[in-house]
Amino acid sequence: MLIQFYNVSKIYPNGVKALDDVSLKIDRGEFVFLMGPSGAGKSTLIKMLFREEKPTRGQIFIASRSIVRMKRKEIPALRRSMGIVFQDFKLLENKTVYENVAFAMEVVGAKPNDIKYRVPELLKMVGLKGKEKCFPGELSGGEQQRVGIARALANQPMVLIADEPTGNLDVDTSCEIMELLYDINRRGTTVIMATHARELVRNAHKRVIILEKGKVVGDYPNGEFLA
Ligand SMILES: Nc1ncnc2c1ncn2[C@@H]1O[C@H](COP(=O)(O)OP(=O)(O)OP(=O)(O)O)[C@@H](O)[C@H]1O
Repeated sequence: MLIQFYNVSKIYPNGVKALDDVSLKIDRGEFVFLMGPSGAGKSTLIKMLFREEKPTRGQIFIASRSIVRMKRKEIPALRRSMGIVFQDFKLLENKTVYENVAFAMEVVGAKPNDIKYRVPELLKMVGLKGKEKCFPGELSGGEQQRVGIARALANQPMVLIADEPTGNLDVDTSCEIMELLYDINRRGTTVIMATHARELVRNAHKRVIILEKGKVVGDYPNGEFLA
C-alpha cells in the first residue's frame, strides 16, 4: 500500500476543521480522482501528502513510513518522491522550457549528464519536442501544463499529485492533458488528481474519492461514479 490515512483530522489554527476523521488507502499504480465542493478539504489532504501541513490527529503512512513522525531533515526526500502539478502551472517565466525541467533536477543535485539525457526524453514524452527553447509566455495553456507535468516527473516520483491541473484549460485541451496523465499512470506512476471537472471524471472510469465538509462521503471503484 502506497498511501494510508488513519483517522486523520486537521483543524487549522483559526478553528476550521478541514479534515474530519479521514481514513483511506491508495495502492501503488492507482489513478484516483479527489472530488468535492469548494472547501471540502481536497487541497488540505494533498498538502498532508508532502507534509506542507501536519494532521492534528491521526496517522499518515507513505510507502510504510509515518510522515507524521518524520523528522524535519527527512522532509526534502519525501518531497522528492512526489511530483506536483498545479492549476496555474507555476513555471519560471524567465527560463526556457528546457531550463524549467532541468532546474527541477539541478535543485536536487542531479548529475549534468543525467539532466542532459533525461530532459529531452521527458519533453518528448509530454509532446513538447521542438519547444525546448521557448519561454512559458510563448506557449499555450495546454503546452505550459505539459511543461509542468514534465517538471513534476523529472525526478521519477512514486506519485504524481495534481491539484486542478485542467482548471485553467478549455475542454479539448483538458482532454489532451488527461490522456497524458493516463499515459503516465499506465507507465506505472500513481496519480492523485483533485478536480471539479465532472465530465472528465465521468469519462475516465477511474476510482473517485468524494470529500464533503472534511469527510470521505464516497469512494467509488473504477468507473462506478456517475455511471
Ligand atoms: N491555511 C489555512 N488556514 C485556515 N483555514 C484554512 C487553511 N487552508 C484551508 N482552510 C480552510 O479549510 C477548509 C478546506 O479547505 P481546502 O482548501 O482544503 O478545500 P478544497 O476542497 O481544496 O477547496 P477548493 O475546491 O475550493 O480548492 C476551508 O474551509 C478553508 O477555508
